Amino acid sequence: MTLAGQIIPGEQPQLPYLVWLHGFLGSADDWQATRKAFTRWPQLYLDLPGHGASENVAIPGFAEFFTQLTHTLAERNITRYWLIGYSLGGRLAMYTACQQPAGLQGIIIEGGNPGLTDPQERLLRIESDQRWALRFAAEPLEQVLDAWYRQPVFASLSNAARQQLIKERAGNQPAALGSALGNLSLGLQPWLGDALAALPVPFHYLCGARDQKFQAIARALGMPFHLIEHAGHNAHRENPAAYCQCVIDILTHYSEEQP
Ligand SMILES: C=C(O[C@H]1C=C[C@H](C(=O)CCC(=O)O)[C@@H](C(=O)O)[C@@H]1O)C(=O)O
Repeated sequence: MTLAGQIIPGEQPQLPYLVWLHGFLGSADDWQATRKAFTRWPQLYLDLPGHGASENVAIPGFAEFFTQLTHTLAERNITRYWLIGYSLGGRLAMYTACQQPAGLQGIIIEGGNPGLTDPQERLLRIESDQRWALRFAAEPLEQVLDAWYRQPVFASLSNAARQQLIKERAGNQPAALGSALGNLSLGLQPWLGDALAALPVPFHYLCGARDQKFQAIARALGMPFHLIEHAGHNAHRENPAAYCQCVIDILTHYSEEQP
């Protein structure tokens, strides 16, 4: 099966495609505030399995996602591309990059977790994600969403921002969310840190200045990262202008190198 998505032709079609991967609970529409900044490039905004127009696409695990993405790009004749992912989308982009697919030009990751190395930590995370998956499947969705966005990683959210997210996320299919969270649990994700360090393509990491957890993860990776000021975990949502400028600077650097 392939993934649903929205194509936006670029002013410079010879440039590589920008393939955007949203986070858990999101959809291709999450990038509305940033789309207009990237009109130079051809773009593909995907709905991840279990989300948006891909809500009925099964997601047994990471390898199956890689197959779905590969088939989706081939179906749309996308042969040169960047992957730009937020959170869950960042994890999937990093996993994909570590398979070293043909045509990948680079990855830009916003608050994605490269994985866990400690077996006990992995087990605890699997159990935690399974509890969340059961809650998404069994409890009133808005109630679970409220609890979800009260987790420490979202501490920068105001009450109004949290309520707006709950409103926007309330259209998701609870069972599909539970499946995606359970089958793509961080505890099931391979540790990607070593493979990421050896990537043959550019790898840039972005982090909200108020996202202490993922700044620590970026530092532990031992790699330079770009801070997005006045933003928490969801940096592209909380400071779209700074996020866009950072990503454009990264892409332009490599575009200028192109013959
Ligand atoms: C709560 C933690 O992990 C979750 C937080 C972020 C990821 C995500 O995609 C959330 C997007 C959003 O709700 O805006 C999610 C994931 O990668 O699947 C994580 O499970 C945490 O403290 O690490």
